[in-house]
Amino acid sequence: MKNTDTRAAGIPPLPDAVLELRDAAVAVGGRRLWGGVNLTVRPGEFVAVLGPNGVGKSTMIKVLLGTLPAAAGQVRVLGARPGGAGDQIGYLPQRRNFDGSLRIRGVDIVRLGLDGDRWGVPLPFASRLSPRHRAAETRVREVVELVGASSYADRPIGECSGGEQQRLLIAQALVRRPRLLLLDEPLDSLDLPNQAGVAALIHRICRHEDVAVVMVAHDVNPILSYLDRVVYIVAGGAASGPAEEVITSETLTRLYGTPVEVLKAADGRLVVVGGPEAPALHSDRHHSDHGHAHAAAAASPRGFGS
Ligand SMILES: Nc1ncnc2c1ncn2[C@@H]1O[C@H](COP(=O)(O)OP(=O)(O)OP(=O)(O)O)[C@@H](O)[C@H]1O
Repeated sequence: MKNTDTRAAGIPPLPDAVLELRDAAVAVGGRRLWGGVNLTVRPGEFVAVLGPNGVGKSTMIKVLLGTLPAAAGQVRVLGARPGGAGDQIGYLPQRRNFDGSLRIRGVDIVRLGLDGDRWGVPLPFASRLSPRHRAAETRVREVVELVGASSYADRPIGECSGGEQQRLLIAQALVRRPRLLLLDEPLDSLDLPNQAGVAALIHRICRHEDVAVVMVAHDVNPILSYLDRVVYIVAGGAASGPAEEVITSETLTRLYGTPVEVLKAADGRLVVVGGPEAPALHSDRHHSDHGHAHAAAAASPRGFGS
């Protein structure tokens, strides 16, 4: 297992690290999904978790949230054990579509990120005038503006486009000023211009708000130019480090244990060529262009070149 991250296991904890994984492994239902993951993430860094369907990318998010214990190694999140820093973590789960008839406004969806735990109890009129409530309103408007959603945030969420909904959900995850943002395939189901827009937004949030972002992705290309580091998971193994060191023919061939070629298109996009892994674990949710012998099918069923 290659690990190009220079901050690997065996060195003392970093005081400013948002996230540290040292030789971490995970198992579900007694089956080991991956192991040997070493990763350090600092404030304002943007990290992608890549790999084929079913390999355990979302499961890594569960480990970071503390809902699933690591099977081996060490995991530290914001200096504590996973699950110990809940309020400082923003989480965007895999995409769920809002019903077109849903009348709740986008801005109310964002607001749920602040007080979702108290949702359903209407505030009395006096409370709505309280400084605390006004501060909350200000914060909601601020974060709506940050994600560029001001022009549609007052519309029913069901009437917003996929890209608009995704921006509002990112605002919801940001509204408590988290230090770490965990995003599970936020570009899923978006068209290419929206993928580019949301990727740029996430990068801006990283740098301007000093939030560390860990993002599960299938296609690295929309985010490639923004990434500080990637974790590339395959069945049983993983590599982490800068994208240009990990997404290479040499590293992926070693990880998959079979020849894989990484090509760079004229526009800088990466295409992974090779068919090392049967798509047995692919979920129905994803496109089914795997199973062909063409590029990227194994490394990413939708393809790094998609
Ligand atoms: N609670 C569970 N019990 C048993 N198996 C589970 C559980 N949760 C996930 N799995 C299995 O673990 C594997 C990894 O799932 P995970 O959702 O992390 O993969 P993924 O890489 O995010 O996949 P995708 O790209 O399709 O979203 C899958 O085979 C899944 O069926």
